[in-house]
Amino acid sequence: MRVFERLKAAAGDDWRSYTEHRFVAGLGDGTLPAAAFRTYLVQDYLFLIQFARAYALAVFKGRTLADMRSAHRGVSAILDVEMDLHVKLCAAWGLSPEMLEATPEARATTAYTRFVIDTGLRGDLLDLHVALSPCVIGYAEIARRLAAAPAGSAPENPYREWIAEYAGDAYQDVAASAIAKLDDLGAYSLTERRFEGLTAIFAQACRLEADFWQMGLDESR
Ligand SMILES: Cc1ncc(CN)c(N)n1
Repeated sequence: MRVFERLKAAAGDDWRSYTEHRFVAGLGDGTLPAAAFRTYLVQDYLFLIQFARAYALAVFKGRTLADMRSAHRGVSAILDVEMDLHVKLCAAWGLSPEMLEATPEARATTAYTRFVIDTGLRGDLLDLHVALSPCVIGYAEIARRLAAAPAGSAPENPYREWIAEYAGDAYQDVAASAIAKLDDLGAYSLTERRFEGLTAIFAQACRLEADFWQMGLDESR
């Protein structure tokens, strides 16, 4: 079984609480309150800045040039592609870059991003890629599922662009590379004894993703 599938199976309920969160259901059927989505968009901009720093650690921790180059592509996918699309989406929702940058981080944003950075600083490249993976791969899986349902691409769904962005080929390719990277690193340094510790990292990142959705709902009330 692929390393990512093993981690998902081991994290069980934490994976489901993240990928099947009420916020996600609201994106899928278009019933998510607009204020919750705006809160989420602003915090996600701040999240992506910190997440790029976390990904950049993978360049530093690379064992080989191939590791460093693939991590560099990951950083570029965030800074040059995902953030660009994000700023365009924010503009369509009336959120300017000035407003995004002037907003302080919510606790959920700080907690999640600093957990990933700390995991990368303390551990090795496999620890770091495991901590990054619920974010990178989880959104690809969520968006694929939402896009496959008629409500996910219905013209009246205000979140169809968000869904299409993450269900699109460019993001799906980024997620496929992240899955392959886990297999590559796993073949080199994953032992049965180590798997428990990696599952703890993965499950904590899933819980922090669920908290991030919840922050969108709670802080927009
Ligand atoms: C919180 C969060 N998690 C994941 C992603 C997808 N890279 C994101 N943009 N924001």
